[in-house]
Amino acid sequence: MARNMNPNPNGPNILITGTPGTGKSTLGKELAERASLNYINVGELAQLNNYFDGYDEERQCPILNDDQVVDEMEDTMQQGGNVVDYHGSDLFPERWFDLVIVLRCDNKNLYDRLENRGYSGKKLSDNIECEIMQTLLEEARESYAEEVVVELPSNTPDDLESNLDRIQLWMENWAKQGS
Ligand SMILES: Nc1ncnc2c1ncn2[C@@H]1O[C@H](COP(=O)(O)OP(=O)(O)O)[C@@H](O)[C@H]1O
Repeated sequence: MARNMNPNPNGPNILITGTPGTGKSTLGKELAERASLNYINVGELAQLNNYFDGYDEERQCPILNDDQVVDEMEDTMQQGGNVVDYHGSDLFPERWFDLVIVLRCDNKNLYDRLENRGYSGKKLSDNIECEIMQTLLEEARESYAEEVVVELPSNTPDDLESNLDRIQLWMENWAKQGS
């Protein structure tokens, strides 16, 4: 069933989520360029505006102030045509997104990518465990309607290309809704 009978003329809002290192920024930036969408990296937006409430020593990362982030993004999201990149999905209003992509990556690939990024010890093993336990997939499934959430592999450059093709095909179909 069509979720949105009047597609936004500026395009859909697409969330790209997944464990850090799965390839969200790589896919998100490329998709935004090819499909002429606006790319929003939520981590960078929070850093730029200092939308944090202290530091989580255990996870070794700053604690995001969800309300400040959501308030900042609201107007832009209402315009449509955004690709949002974040390793979480339950902080956003469900109504924002027409499609939620959850990227998945094999352990070995993810381990190498995160090690290259300088992760080690607990931070590295926590992220690998997050992927094994499919934490971000579960979070997306709990936060959005079943038909909106799509899990895609992100291990190779071929995966990247086929993901881009699939999403662009989905966009063409989405644009025909209500016509
Ligand atoms: N489909 C893919 N195939 C091979 N390498 C990839 C793929 N997607 C991303 N990468 C690589 O994995 C690393 C992490 O990607 P990145 O987009 O920064 O992940 P995230 O935004 O999820 O943290 C980068 O070095 C990137 O080049």
